[in-house]
Amino acid sequence: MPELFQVVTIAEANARLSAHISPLARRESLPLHAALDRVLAEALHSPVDLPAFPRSTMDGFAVRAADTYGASESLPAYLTLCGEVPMGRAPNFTVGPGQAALIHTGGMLPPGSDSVVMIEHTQYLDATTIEVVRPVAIGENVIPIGEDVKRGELLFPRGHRLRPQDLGGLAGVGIVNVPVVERPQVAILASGDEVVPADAEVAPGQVRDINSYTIAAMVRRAGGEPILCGIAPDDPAVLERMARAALEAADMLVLSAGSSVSARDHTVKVIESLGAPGVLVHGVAIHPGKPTIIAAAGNRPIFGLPGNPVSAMIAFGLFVAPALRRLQGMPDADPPALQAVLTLNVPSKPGREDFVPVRLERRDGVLYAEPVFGKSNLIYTMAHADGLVRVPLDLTGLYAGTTVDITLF
Ligand SMILES: Nc1nc2c(c(=O)[nH]1)N[C@H]1C(S)=C(S)[C@@H](COP(=O)(O)OP(=O)(O)OC[C@H]3O[C@@H](n4cnc5c(N)ncnc54)[C@H](O)[C@@H]3O)O[C@H]1N2
Ligand code: MOO
Repeated sequence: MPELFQVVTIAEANARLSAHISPLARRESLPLHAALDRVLAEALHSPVDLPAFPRSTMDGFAVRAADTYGASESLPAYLTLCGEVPMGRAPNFTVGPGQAALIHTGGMLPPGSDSVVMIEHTQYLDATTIEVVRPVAIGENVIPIGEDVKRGELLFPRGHRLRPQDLGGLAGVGIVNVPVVERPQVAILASGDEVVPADAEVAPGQVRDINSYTIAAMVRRAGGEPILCGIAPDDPAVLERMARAALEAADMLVLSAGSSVSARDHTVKVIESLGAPGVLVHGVAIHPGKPTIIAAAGNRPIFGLPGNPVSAMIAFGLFVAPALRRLQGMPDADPPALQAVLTLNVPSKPGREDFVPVRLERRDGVLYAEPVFGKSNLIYTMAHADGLVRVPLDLTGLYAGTTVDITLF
């Protein structure tokens, strides 16, 4: 039987493409509130020390630690009150030897003091004198200047994707507008005479367009901006015209279906016609997703994802998502994963990597992964799953009871 695809490994497929991808130069400045999940276009350094002043971490009294050494319940240290630290202002007094100042959590340590005694370890003897019943060390219950981050320190490198804690960290040092990479524009073109828009009535033999929705959503998750270009018929001239127009306005083109080997599969030829270097990969040693096409026209990546919705999603995660990272100047990284115990055997053929959707369930404190088997056309095998288990190239399967890595959706 003729081998219709020259399959390559996942790593080889990504390596062939990466030679043709460079980070996009377009950038924009965004206010913090609009910058979640966006990727920094340049490294950011702190313009200030955080905190900018020494702060108390407790409600209590600012003291000189040496005045409390040896203090105990039976032999307290007696200190004279010299003031109360106002919140949000610098205290206008100094703590001298034998003195203490009332301070609140977050208050600025007055000059002269070097530590804070918790209120629980003191009591008032009279209106101006306190007893301290436990010693404190220098710096105890205090956040010194710059402990969180120092002026000039690298906050985040270029290519870092901003998370909620990062936005808070930037707000903390007064950076309220950030330079980010513009979202890559990703044209999505579905194809197939039988594929109709999701809001259409389906005649016998027709199916609703699932892939435009899953692919657009995955593009968005990966930091791109989807441009939906509709559904092309199985007519090479029309497909080529639509693909050319789609690519013109985009940084990347993702085609759905027509990747296989039947007479109506025109995607490879159409992609070849879009420009050099053309098709770099047709066929990857994976299941599902084997007929995947990876190509480039100039520095714009082009993907021909298999029409089966599960195959398209899995190929997207393996090839399109990493390409979107590189276009945004992000470092390569594995998707988030965790370990779980397989509940059923997962068979596989050696010589290809298999990906099987799994549902996660915790029982008696143990996390189990239950395979959701089904053909690669069945979108609900993905909808009912939480992640994917991978069977490596050289194995004939995984046994129930094995602890495996699950890549999370
Ligand atoms: N003789 C062989 N036939 C097939 C092979 C093979 O190696 N030899 N590979 C199979 C595998 S694996 C896959 S995956 C598919 C890939 O096919 P295509 O990329 O050419 O896609 P189509 O044939 O057009 O569609 C496959 C399937 O998916 C449905 N589809 C297509 N687009 C959409 C959409 N936007 N939304 C929902 N569903 C869609 C389509 O109706 C088909 O049922 O080839 C196998 N065949
Ligand atoms: O490999 Mo296909 O991509 O089974 O669905």
